[in-house]
Formats: sequence, C-alpha cells, structure tokens
Amino acid sequence: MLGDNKQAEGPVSLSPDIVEVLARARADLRMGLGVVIAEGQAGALVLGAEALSPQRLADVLALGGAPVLAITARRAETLKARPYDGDLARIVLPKDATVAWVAAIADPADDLRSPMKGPLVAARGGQAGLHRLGLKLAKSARILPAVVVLDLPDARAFADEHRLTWVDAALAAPVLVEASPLHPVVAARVPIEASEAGRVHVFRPEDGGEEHYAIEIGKPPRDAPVLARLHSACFTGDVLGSLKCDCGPQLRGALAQMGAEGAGVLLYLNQEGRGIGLANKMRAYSLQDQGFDTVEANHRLGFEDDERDFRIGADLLKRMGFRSVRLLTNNPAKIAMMEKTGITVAERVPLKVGETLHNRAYLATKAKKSGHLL
Ligand SMILES: Nc1nc2c(ncn2[C@@H]2O[C@H](COP(=O)(O)OP(=O)(O)OP(=O)(O)O)[C@@H](O)[C@H]2O)c(=O)[nH]1
Ligand SMILES: [Zn+2]
Repeated sequence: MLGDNKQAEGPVSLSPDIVEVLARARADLRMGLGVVIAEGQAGALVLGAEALSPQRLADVLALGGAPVLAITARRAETLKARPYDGDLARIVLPKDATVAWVAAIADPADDLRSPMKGPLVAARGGQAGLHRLGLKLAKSARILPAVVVLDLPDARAFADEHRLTWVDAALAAPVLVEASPLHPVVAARVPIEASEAGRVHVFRPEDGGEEHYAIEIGKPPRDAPVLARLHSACFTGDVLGSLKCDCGPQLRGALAQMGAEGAGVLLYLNQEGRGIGLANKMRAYSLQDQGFDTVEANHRLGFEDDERDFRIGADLLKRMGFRSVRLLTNNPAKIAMMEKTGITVAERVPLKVGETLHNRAYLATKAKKSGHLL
C-alpha cells in the first residue's frame, strides 16, 4: 500500500506512509495525545479538546506562545465568536485556562445552563490552514470538532523531542478529502429472517477506519438494476429498537423487500449518527432533549447536518459489479451522490416504515431541512 505519499525520504518501505500516519494521528487524538501537523519547518501542535488532560493543558500553556482553541464556524455561531477564517474560528486560550473552560467551549452540553462563556477573544492569522487540518482530523477521529493548537517554529524538532506523530500537511490534505479504497476481506453465507439466501461481505478500508458490510440477497444479476439500500449504521435504532428514528424498521423493511423479490443488496455502512460517531450522536440526543431538533443539535456540536461520505456506498456497489440500482430511499442526497459517482439510479423505491409518536418530529425535520421526500 506504500505509494507516492511516503513521508520519510529514501527507500524505507517499512516506514508508514501518509495514510498510515494519519491513522496513528487519529488514535493519538482520541487518547488525548498531541500530534504535530507541519508545513515545511513550521507547524502546529494539535490536541483534541475532548480528551485533554489537566497536565497536558498546563504543559501547553507553559510552552508560551499563543495557544488557541480551534472550533468550526458552526460551533462559533452558537458561541457568538467571530469565525475570521470562513469555516474556522480560533478562540484565544486565557493564560489560566482550565480543562473545564476548554470543555465548555467545545461541548454544548451545558450551553443552556451556563450560556455566558465569554468574553471570548477570536484570533486571526497564524497557521489557519494547519488548524483547519487539525479540525478535520478530529472529525475523522469521531471526537468533538475542537482542538487546542499551538503554533511551533520548529515542528520537526518538537515532534522528535516529544515522540509525537508528525503529519506532513501537504501530503495529508488531499488524503483527508478522499474516501479510502475498500477491499473485500471475506464473504460467507448467512441465512436471515428475510431470506435463506443471504450472504455477508466484509470490506476493509486502507486507512485503518471502519469496515463496511454488504448483505447480498439471492444472486442479483450484475447487468440489470439491483434493488439496493444504503443503510447507515444506527446502533440505537438497528439494535435497540429505538423509537426516536425509523432506522430499525427501514433496515428490516428493506431486507424483507429484497427477500420477497428474491434478490437485492443492502450496504451496511458504519457511519453511525450520519458520520459523527455514536458518542457525538448521544451528545446530539441530549441536546434534542433540551429542545433542539436533529439539525440544530449537529450544528451546536460543531458538525454539518450530515457528515457522511456517500461515495463509500457507490464504491462498494461498483466493487461488487453493480452499475445500476433501484434505490430504496427517501433521501435525494443519496440519489444525487450515486449519479455523481457513476451509478445509475434507474428508480427510486420509497421506504416509508416505522413512524412513531417519538420520531414524528424527527422525520418532519428531515423533510423540512434536509429535503427528504415524504
Ligand atoms: N447526528 C444524528 N444522527 C442521527 C440522528 N438520528 C438518526 N441518526 C443517524 O442517521 C442515519 C440514518 O441513516 P439512513 O437510514 O441512511 O437515513 P437517511 O439519510 O435519512 O436516508 P433514507 O433512510 O435512505 O431516506 C444513521 O447513521 C443514524 O445513526 C440524530 O438525531 N442525529
Ligand atoms: Zn436511527
């Protein structure tokens, strides 16, 4: 897998390439360890706000310089902080900043109880591009999109001295917007309630990220539109039978229809919470209990409405030999993305199941704000 994107110089096939370095960086951020993102000599130390320990914060403050807390413009909007750099805002860290202060900016859990966080001073200039990459990395690590950042004059030396993962920004930037190629690992027969002719395929990405699954029902011909569903993981709905959404009934309804027709493919994409991960989805649920709708909750957390990468679904279909689908969905964004990535949507098959008293408002919000078809 070592390509042209090696970070180290020379013939060092045993050294990690940029994709592998980024996988390490994600793990580091999740644990609360800093990573260094660099552009030439200069760079930035980046630590995930959510996992920051008091000792590490004290050590960052002791280094001097001008540490900031980088957040998304979405989160800044709630905090009434100025996003001087488009989608990014940087809040100056006070000299006596505590982890509680950082958490209060990063995490909206207590926004309503303690709305006054300020005065917040927003920074301009500095290494905005590197800070933006830090936020992207935090999002892809499925932690809150908020990172403590300190610009470093000699990034390489700092990373070496503290044995921190060192990320070359120029190599990382294009990788972070690409969907990692998926490779089939194994497939086996699994008879399921909906059909005895079920087969589960496991696909693994190259970037150390989540595996995705395809459930093939029967033997759908590759030269005709296949009845297909792109289902994003929903632990609460799929497994627990949550009444807050319609995911469980949609999952079972789609499989049942494929079983009845004798053929189909359901892609089970591990994009929990529309791509923000289960922990952040539970944060969103907690905000929903405070009165915010599903879209507002995502924004207050610093995320976009939908952080999923639907290219993954299209890639999987192509890998399995499908070129055209009868797509079970109510979401026009899925149809648009299929078409964009070269999969023909021969027909949209509506999937209307599982409306409950608890999810009525959620479904209405999706129709109103995310363009879902009723
Ligand atoms: N962030 C967030 N995610 C949610 C919420 N409720 C459900 N989800 C997630 O939303 C996703 C639902 O995905 P899909 O079943 O593909 O639904 P969809 O995009 O509405 O499209 P169709 O069902 O195809 O019409 C799953 O990943 C759920 O975990 C919520 O309130 N907040
Ligand atoms: Zn759900």
